[in-house]
Amino acid sequence: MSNPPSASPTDIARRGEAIEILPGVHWIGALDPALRAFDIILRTANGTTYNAYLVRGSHGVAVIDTVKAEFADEFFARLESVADYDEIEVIVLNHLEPDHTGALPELMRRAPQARLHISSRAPAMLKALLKPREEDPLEYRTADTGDEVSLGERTLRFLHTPFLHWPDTQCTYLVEDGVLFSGDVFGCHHCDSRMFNDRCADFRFAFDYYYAHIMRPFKTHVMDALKLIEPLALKIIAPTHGPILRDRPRRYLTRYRELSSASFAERIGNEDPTLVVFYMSSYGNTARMAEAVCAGAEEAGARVSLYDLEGGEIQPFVDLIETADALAFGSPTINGDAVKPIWDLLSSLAVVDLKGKLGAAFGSYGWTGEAVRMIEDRMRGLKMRVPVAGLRIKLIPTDEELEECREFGRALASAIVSGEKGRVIDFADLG
Ligand SMILES: Cc1cc2nc3c(=O)[nH]c(=O)nc-3n(C[C@H](O)[C@H](O)[C@H](O)COP(=O)(O)O)c2cc1C
Repeated sequence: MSNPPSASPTDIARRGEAIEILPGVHWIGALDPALRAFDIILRTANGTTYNAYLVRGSHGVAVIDTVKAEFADEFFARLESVADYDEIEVIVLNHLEPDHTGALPELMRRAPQARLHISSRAPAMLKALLKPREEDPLEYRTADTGDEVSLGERTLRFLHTPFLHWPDTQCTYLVEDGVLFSGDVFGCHHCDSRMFNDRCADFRFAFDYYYAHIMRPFKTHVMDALKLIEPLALKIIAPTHGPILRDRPRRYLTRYRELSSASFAERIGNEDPTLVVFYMSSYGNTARMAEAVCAGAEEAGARVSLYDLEGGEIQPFVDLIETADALAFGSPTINGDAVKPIWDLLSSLAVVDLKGKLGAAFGSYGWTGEAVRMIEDRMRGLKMRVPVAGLRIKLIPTDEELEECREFGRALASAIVSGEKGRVIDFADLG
């Protein structure tokens, strides 16, 4: 069934009908224009979409992804406008996040003959999601890069693109039509019922914002995925959130490459080991320690940057951290704790890949001195390595104690130079 030629996508989306992308390929997702915070952490000024797709071939119909549970009625209405349930042979889940699998149990009930196709990393997660009874085990097929499913004259080919942004992520390529169903990759939270990138409002900021919060921690995996995607003949990228990218889709690959490639250090051609030291200090004691730490690290060959957190915004420091080899945080102990700007910075690092970074903590204290240990614990919690034991100095540092600080800096720099970098847990272990 195709839509009447006179109806614009806006009308169609509002009316709750499927939108034709190509003959036999439809958007059957849902619009969520009222949403203002996605997954608690992401803000969106104009909601989001949950994009699901239907592909018709001569040997059956494939449904690619579903929608958040609350939007199941909308999804099923759109699906029913272009296909019957008994035609569905294939259900592809590009990743198993609830906003794309909410309608899955009901879809499986309505189309019991359909075979699930998930990535090779997804089975454990699928079981955790659907909690099948022992007497009624789940049936599914797993896919790796290059595996295909034929729908007759149309072929779905899978690309293994783990960690973008869930461990089980894959993309699905409709070979003959050059359509990439990319899951959350190249997606954004932008609800626009005009649906196609050449018709929608300008959503570039939403695209970059989504990347910064969702894909940025996985830059290495983004680059691996781009190596698989870039050689494809691409006419349309159909992500699971936001506009369908049919006008010059390669621009979005280029943007991902720009955002994921060369670190700042690489761009300026700096190959020295880099240490960034952040501190706060009320009476200048931790500040004196910080300067001595930097002097020692420099002597040992590190390129050092020193910043007083009292004088800066968090975001540029987050960017700086991403390209540093080692970080040191200096905080006095105030009321049994490290000071708030240090915590603010440390709590902003979830968007950064901290793989391979070293961490160290130091600070002046009066009587209990908890701050240093607390910062070290936090860094270990972020999977950083802490190769040099934290340094605490009671009140005003003496000359001998400042020499200790220099030695601390030298030890930290030597740890970078000797390559004592490395993460305790690799993301791959979590899959
Ligand atoms: C309001 C206040 C609370 C403090 N609380 C603690 C504390 O809980 N434990 C501790 O060891 N020192 C505490 N101190 C002492 C400071 O850590 C100490 O003066 C330190 O040398 C300050 O270093 P700075 O000059 O780098 O800020 C406190 C100091 C102030 C002013």
